[in-house]
Amino acid sequence: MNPSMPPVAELVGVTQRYGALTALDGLDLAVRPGELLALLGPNGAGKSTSIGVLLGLMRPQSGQARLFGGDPQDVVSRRRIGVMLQSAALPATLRVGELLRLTASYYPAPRPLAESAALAGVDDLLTRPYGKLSGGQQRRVQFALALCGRPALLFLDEPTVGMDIEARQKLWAAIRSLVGEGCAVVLTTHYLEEAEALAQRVVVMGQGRVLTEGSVDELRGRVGMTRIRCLSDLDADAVAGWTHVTAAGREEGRLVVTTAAAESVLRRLLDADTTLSELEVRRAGLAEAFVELSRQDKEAA
Ligand SMILES: Nc1ncnc2c1ncn2[C@@H]1O[C@H](COP(=O)(O)OP(=O)(O)OP(=O)(O)O)[C@@H](O)[C@H]1O
Repeated sequence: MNPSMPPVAELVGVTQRYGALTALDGLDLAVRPGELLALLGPNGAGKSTSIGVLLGLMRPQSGQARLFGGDPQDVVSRRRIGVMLQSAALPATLRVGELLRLTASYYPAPRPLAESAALAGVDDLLTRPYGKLSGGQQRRVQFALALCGRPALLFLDEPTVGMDIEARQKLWAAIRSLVGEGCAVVLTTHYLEEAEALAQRVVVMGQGRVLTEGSVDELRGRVGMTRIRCLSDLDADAVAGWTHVTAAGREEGRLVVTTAAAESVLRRLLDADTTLSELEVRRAGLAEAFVELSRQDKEAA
């Protein structure tokens, strides 16, 4: 990734409304060449709408969208992208191999079919009709179709929904290998471990705006959260109400507390339960940071 190079895709001050609802609110977003950018945010934050505008599926009502410096609806730009949206209407009777050949034919320098199939893990599905595949298999085929044109930019809108853990990890490996080839990727996901595993940069959206952005480490650091885990009979709901406690709950019988003031919360925990044991204290992950950032946004709204 080279931050000094012009973005491969860009939204500048884009506002998009559906009737009275503002889905994008003066949004600025830039995707740099070769980077994996994860777009995070709660349902309705505007992630899919952003992708739709970048793809030229809708014209920005105000502001500008650029794909490779040009108009997203320009066919030359579109031949450099691969797309996997949340829903795909593909002909059910076509076989996977036929779908791949057809899609690859739209691109100037596609990958060989066997290479696309291997990357997406669909080698054993090539002769099967698309409509007869399971949901997870169909997602893998959609991924193969997205990468078969050797795109310089790949849009993946919640790509691993409906996949089992093994399929998800294989897809992650394939995404890493594409990024290794220099392909930029825009990924939306609700699986925070997915962003944590893949993203060089994370943009957190809320109500059509960018709430915050940075690397996974920067976001974690920005909210400075600590996760305390221990064996204790204290009531998690009561602990959740303590000062400085962001969240408290139970996981596998353990009390788990997230806080930005670890020392004072730890002191209070140890005072409140003298039998507390098996204490673990660690820096919070992206999930806790994300919860905290969303909470701050709600409070500010
Ligand atoms: N075609 C549409 N017509 C009317 N409202 C829409 C349409 N598409 C999206 N919206 C609304 O715009 C807002 C942003 O939706 P969008 O799908 O971009 O969010 P998202 O962040 O992708 O959400 P999710 O995580 O649920 O996929 C939401 O309030 C949604 O209800």
